[in-house]
Amino acid sequence: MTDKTYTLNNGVSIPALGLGTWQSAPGKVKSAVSHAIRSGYRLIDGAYCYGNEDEVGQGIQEALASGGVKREDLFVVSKVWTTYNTRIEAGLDKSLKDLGLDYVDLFLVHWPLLMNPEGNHDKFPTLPDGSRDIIRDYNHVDTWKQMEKLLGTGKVKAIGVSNYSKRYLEQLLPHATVVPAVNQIENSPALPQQEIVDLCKEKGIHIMAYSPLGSTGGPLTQAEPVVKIAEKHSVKASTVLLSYHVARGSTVLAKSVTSERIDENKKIIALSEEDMKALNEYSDKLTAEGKVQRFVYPPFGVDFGFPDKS
Ligand SMILES: NC(=O)C1=CN([C@@H]2O[C@H](COP(=O)(O)OP(=O)(O)OC[C@H]3O[C@@H](n4cnc5c(N)ncnc54)[C@H](OP(=O)(O)O)[C@@H]3O)[C@@H](O)[C@H]2O)C=CC1
Ligand SMILES: O=C[C@H](O)[C@@H](O)[C@@H](O)[C@H](O)C(=O)O
Repeated sequence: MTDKTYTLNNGVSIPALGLGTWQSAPGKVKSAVSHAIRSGYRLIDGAYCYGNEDEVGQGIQEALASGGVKREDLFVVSKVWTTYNTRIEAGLDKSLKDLGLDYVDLFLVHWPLLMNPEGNHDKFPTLPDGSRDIIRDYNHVDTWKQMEKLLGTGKVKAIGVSNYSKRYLEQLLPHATVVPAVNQIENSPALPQQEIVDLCKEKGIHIMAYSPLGSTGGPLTQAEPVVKIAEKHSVKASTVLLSYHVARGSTVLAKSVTSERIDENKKIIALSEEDMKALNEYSDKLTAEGKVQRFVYPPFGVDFGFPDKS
């Protein structure tokens, strides 16, 4: 099922499934990326912040060298890190250099805030009290205006955002000349984020779902309603969690450095209306009880406008 694609609002085609590379350790990520591409994945999701784009690039080159796949068959994603949000093209150039590529298919604003570009660390500058060094009077719309300029450089095929809540999108869209092609957000039956998904659908912004398995260790594979549906179809719980996004019309990113899991995660099944009803009821119950599970919320100390965190 790795050949399913969607069309973005600028006509560019995006695969339904991608390999994630956050926390994919050096020494492991090259072979994970190479294995994934050789076994049929076409989308690789990376970021400057992950500190492994050089190895991701090596994995891509290894797979291309093995034949059968060309660069234009791939969909490579990178993201500008928050210390570069006033220096977007410089941030992109760093990623391209590490990846060994002359363009990425999609470039995203990783988080809508600015960390001090002149602070005490390239990626994670801190204040004397140890907290993140954030420039608090910066407007994220200015970052988007720089992103828009990239489209004329030939270094990106599409631009988008990540970690944008409904509130932040509503601040951005009135000023956007180019509507973001994508909003990459944490998404799962345990964190449905329906208000963002609905707004993005209305505005033609494609959702890329991250942490579909619950991030590190894949804890959502233990969730009872998910396990039940998996048993019914004689598939793994991970298959149900990944298939949920394709049923919602989203792209889903699954991270693994384990060959067997990379292969297993290619399996996407068509969930029935009844299955989706059960998963939606699970989401609604967690929402009503204030028990939605957000696994990724870095300690920026900024209110991003997500209802479960503000
Ligand atoms: N824009 C953003 O801010 C963010 C983007 N992302 C992107 O989304 C990707 C996916 O999200 P991520 O947070 O990594 O988490 P995932 O939900 O993809 O879970 C990854 C974890 O699940 C394990 N795993 C993988 N496959 C299976 C399986 N079939 N059964 C059981 N366990 C499994 C992995 O282990 P192992 O590797 O050891 O096999 C790893 O520990 C990221 O890698 C990144 O590319 C993620 C977070 C934030
Ligand atoms: O993409 C994955 C996540 O957003 C990750 O980039 C952040 O959580 C980062 O490690 C941080 O600590 O701010």
